[in-house]
Amino acid sequence: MSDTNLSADDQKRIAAEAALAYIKDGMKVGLGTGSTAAHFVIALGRKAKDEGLKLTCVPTSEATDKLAREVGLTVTTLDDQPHLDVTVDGADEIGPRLTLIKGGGGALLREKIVAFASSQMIVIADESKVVPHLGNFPLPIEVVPFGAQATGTRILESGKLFGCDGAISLRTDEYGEPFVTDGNNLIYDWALGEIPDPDGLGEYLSRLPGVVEHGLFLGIAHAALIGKADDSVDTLNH
Ligand SMILES: O=C(CO)[C@H](O)[C@H](O)COP(=O)(O)O
Repeated sequence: MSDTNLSADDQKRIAAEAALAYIKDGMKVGLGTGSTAAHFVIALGRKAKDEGLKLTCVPTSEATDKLAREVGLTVTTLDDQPHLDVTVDGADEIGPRLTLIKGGGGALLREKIVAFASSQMIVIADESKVVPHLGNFPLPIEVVPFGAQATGTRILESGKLFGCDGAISLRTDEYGEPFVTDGNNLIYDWALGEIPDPDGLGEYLSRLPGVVEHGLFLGIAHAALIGKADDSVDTLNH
């Protein structure tokens, strides 16, 4: 038995480094958001430089855009490159069959658009993110500011249809002000505990006026690389 006991951050780092195996010269790469994705961006910048790779990258947030430029990656937009080879991103929860909750960092809208534009989405995470069912992490839901209270009420009502019960709270920033996304929207975090029917709930939320996007990523990820405390990386497939 290994006596290595990596911290969560080191687990994120080894998962991110393992994802470099998916990157080949000439690829168009979607870059996720969050601390795990940041490890990947840094490792990718190093690899591109060391190996002289020509990569074109599409970041999923202003923060990732800044980091990618700092490490010397070539950055563009999805309008310039509408089809990407692979996106590498973190997750807040990884449930059965690679179902995900994302959006803890507030970038779920761009993350979902970029993942959808990619032939493959590879999730990278520390082992705490793997869960038997989704919902313990509060589900982020991005809403337009207009009528946000009313949209919140509609969200709560939808929960009753899908066996979900829990409080929603408007996300705030470090100053106690409403958190504003890169798309100038707001985020509700919905504490559910368990989501018995993620597909049903996700489809319903997508149809609610005022909801821009929700953090359920279903049928989108192709593989997940999980960094573990014993310094190994597990690959999860469907
Ligand atoms: O969805 C996300 C940002 O919107 C992140 O991928 C998610 O919150 C995981 O973050 P971290 O890698 O910092 O644990």
